[in-house]
Amino acid sequence: MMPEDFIFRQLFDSESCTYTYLIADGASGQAVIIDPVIQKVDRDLQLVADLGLTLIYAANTHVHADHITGSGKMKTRLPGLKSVLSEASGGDADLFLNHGDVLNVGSFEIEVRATPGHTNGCVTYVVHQQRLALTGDALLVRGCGRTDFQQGNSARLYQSVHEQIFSLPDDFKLFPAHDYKGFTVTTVKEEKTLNPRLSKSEEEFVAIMAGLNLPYPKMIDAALPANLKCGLQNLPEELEFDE
Ligand SMILES: N[C@@H](CCC(=O)N[C@@H](CSS)C(=O)NCC(=O)O)C(=O)O
Repeated sequence: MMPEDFIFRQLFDSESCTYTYLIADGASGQAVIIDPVIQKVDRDLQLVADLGLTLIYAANTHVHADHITGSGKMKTRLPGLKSVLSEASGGDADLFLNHGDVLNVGSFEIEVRATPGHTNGCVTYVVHQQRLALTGDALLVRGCGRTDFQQGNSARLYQSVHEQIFSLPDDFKLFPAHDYKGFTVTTVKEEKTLNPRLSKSEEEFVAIMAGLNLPYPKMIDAALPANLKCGLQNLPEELEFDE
């Protein structure tokens, strides 16, 4: 694949501070959307249409607790679109992923790396050909996902990040699923050295995470049941849509 065939867009939902990624092979037109947000489906599908792409997968990095996925709503708009989630997530999907699996999108490959700890089912998507990875909530720029619910486990998160993300080459770009400070991207080298949590020892990391005391996400009670059903069922009334 020629570099100019690679299409990459980082999209933002300012309500939940979520990044959605559109990745496509311009030559074949095949595309995948990662971590779509239900309120942004119109925007995202308009972009897909504007770029003349065919969306084949709507994938999530994990079952989110702070927003409802757009995967289900997209599926009702695009027959043939497959929802994708890790098997360990325990949620519904058309295609289940496990560590080491590869998603083919046109002529490029997305490697699936299990990075549990924020949740049991978290995965990181690695595009070696483009020297980048989408880290979901496992690794945020200068931060990481919280570990105080959804089977969160700080030691497991530390090991996931060190073994599966920090083992990538230093120059690989890392794109998170959220940002609360205005960052968009980082690199393996930056986070290995500058991440205030993950650059520490495992013991120090576990202590830092135990002391975070973050308030629960405001959408958690609505988001979890809906996301376990791919954003197709258990929706709050204001987000229901025609199938
Ligand atoms: N205030 C937000 C939720 C913020 C939050 O808890 N974010 C999560 C990822 S979404 S479950 C997280 O892991 N944050 C880590 C951190 O250090 O902030 C809301 O109400 O939606």
